[in-house]
Amino acid sequence: MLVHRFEPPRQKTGSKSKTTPPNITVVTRVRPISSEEGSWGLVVAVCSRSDSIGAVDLHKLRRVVGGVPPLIVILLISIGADVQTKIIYDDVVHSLIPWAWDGNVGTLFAYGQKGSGKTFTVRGLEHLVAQSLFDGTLEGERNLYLAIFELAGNSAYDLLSARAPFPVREDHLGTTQLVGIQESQIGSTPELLALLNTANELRRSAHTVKNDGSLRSHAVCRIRIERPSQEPGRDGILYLIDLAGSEAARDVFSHLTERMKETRELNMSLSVLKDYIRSMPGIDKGDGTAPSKAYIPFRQSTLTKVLKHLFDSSESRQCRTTVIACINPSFLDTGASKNTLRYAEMLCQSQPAPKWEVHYPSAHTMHDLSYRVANKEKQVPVLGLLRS
Ligand SMILES: Nc1ncnc2c1ncn2[C@@H]1O[C@H](COP(=O)(O)OP(=O)(O)OP(=O)(O)O)[C@@H](O)[C@H]1O
Repeated sequence: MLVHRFEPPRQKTGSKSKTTPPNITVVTRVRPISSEEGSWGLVVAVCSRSDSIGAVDLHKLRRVVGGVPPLIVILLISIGADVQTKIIYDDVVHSLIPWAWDGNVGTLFAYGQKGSGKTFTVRGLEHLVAQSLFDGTLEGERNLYLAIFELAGNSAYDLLSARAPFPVREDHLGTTQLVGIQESQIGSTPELLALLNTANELRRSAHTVKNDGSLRSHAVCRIRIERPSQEPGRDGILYLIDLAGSEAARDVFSHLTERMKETRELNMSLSVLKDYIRSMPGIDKGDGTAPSKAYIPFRQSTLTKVLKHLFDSSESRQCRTTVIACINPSFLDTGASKNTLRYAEMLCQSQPAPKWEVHYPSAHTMHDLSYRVANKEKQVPVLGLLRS
């Protein structure tokens, strides 16, 4: 009812017209709460509406002066929860494969707070990509090469070469080069999956020593698709990226200097990526005006150096990007979930109207509606929450 009553704000007069939208598709995915989390008393605070395309309720606890029970602030946003990885793949990832096969750059990245399901999603998608690449439906002769690496802070490690560190540099043409990285030629789905498994095991074992088991590095799987009939340098590239979870310093389990430095570098790389995306043509700053051409220090972070092609107007190959914003539905994570949705909101201002239920719809719905509901001071007691 609230969705239907809501009128999106009018475009501000005098706002600059947008330039060509970038080729970005954004979807959000709310993971289910696990039975273990349920047994700890963590209740679901973010859930999608089965009767509404792309709408989700985000319940936020607020303490009110005077002993009034906590409020639920309801935000209406996008999303479909419990969507199977295969459905996400068919709708927004599969198209990247013929795109890269034809000599373009396809990039998928999963973004979200720690524990929101990024690795789960990317691993599932990697399996489906591995099957599609060798199912015989793609035409033409191609040679496929796989590189898997990890970006932790400002260091890069080759996961196909026993986690050997390697430098990320720019050549004289401004192209990012992964110096000395190992590329393995792949000829079948099992071969590709075996290499992915080895790399993921290596990544996980390198991080288990670091207390809470969260992966604090960005994992990049790069599949280079060489077309023997074409001149060198015209290869298609497919990137599958599992970004590290964003985290606030107060949430960091250990406050050792090394650990805090790691968190700072991680947040910095995510923030530079965000600034970078914001500066792209077609991305709205949120007030209806086109972005100013601000200088973005992409060299400050290895992540943005590696992803430079996405934002570089001199890049001759066309780029298409799919972003999956992952959400942990627990009520303890609503603040982080809201940030993730805002990030998705910023990105999807450039995409056409939602096509299906996991797409993120109107950019303004979340803020305005939450504001209205909050202003009405609608109080909805949450049974059971205080006990937990
Ligand atoms: N769609 C899903 N369905 C079922 N379980 C899921 C789903 N998404 C995530 N999970 C489970 O939730 C937990 C956290 O997921 P995952 O490790 O992928 O999160 P993450 O965002 O990569 O975390 P981090 O950034 O801390 O490494 C895992 O136990 C995973 O199996």
